[in-house]
Amino acid sequence: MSRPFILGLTGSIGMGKSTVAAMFAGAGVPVFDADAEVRAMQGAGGELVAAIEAEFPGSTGPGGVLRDPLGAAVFGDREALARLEGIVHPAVVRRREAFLLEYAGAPLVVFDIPLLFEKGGADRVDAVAVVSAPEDVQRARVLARPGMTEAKFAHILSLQTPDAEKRARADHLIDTGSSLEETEIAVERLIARLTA
Ligand SMILES: CC(C)(COP(=O)(O)OP(=O)(O)OC[C@H]1O[C@@H](n2cnc3c(N)ncnc32)[C@H](O)[C@@H]1O)[C@@H](O)C(=O)NCCC(=O)NCCS
Ligand SMILES: Nc1ncnc2c1ncn2[C@@H]1O[C@H](COP(=O)(O)OP(=O)(O)OP(=O)(O)O)[C@@H](O)[C@H]1O
Repeated sequence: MSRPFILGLTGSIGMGKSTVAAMFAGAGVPVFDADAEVRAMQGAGGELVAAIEAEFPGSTGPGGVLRDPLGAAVFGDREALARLEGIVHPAVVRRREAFLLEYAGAPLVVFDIPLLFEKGGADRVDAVAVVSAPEDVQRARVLARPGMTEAKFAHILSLQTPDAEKRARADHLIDTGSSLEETEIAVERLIARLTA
């Protein structure tokens, strides 16, 4: 049976990956959103809440995982982050397999995976598109977010494969440094190429 072409979509913090993923979805391409899956599984009644509470006591409440305290506990402690990933990542893989079964007949699907290079997922997709923008644009976007600090930004960057390396390893580059309209046109062109 034929299967969809799997495009992995990734990019560092603030590069515009979520915005670009929404453009693919708007064009009718099924998008697997790894972050959204994680949030759902960590939210109220989510399947990962009990395991996370057991590993990080006090890190959950009635609404599920308390993201800020858990983030504070793991961003800055690689060993703790690895323990959290050990709980979260296998569940994401299961969800992704289910998604592929659901959209088995589509010509193209997108895996929106922030940590595609970091966690070795690049081998499980047919091509990788990297969303990127100049460093100053990235910095301005990220620091404009509520609760973000220079120190937190620097630390998250240190956990992520550098943008230059991502771009070097990309099969396709999607630039978000200029207007949304230009990015949208680039996305449409890429869809046309991949489904031709
Ligand atoms: C610790 C948690 C609860 C903090 O949530 P919070 O809403 O505060 O932050 P958010 O998830 O938006 O992440 C902020 C930034 O850190 C990056 N980031 C998140 N997890 C990781 C990680 N394991 N390694 C490197 N960078 C990471 C994200 O890509 C993003 O750029 C959450 O990040 C989490 O559960 N992370 C571990 C699971 C994971 O690896 N998720 C990534 C998608 S599969
Ligand atoms: N050409 C463009 N393409 C994409 N986003 C743009 C563009 N111009 C401006 N933006 C803005 O930049 C921001 C990018 O945020 P977005 O949440 O998409 O980034 P992200 O890479 O998914 O971040 P994170 O990894 O932190 O979740 C949005 O507010 C978006 O409107």
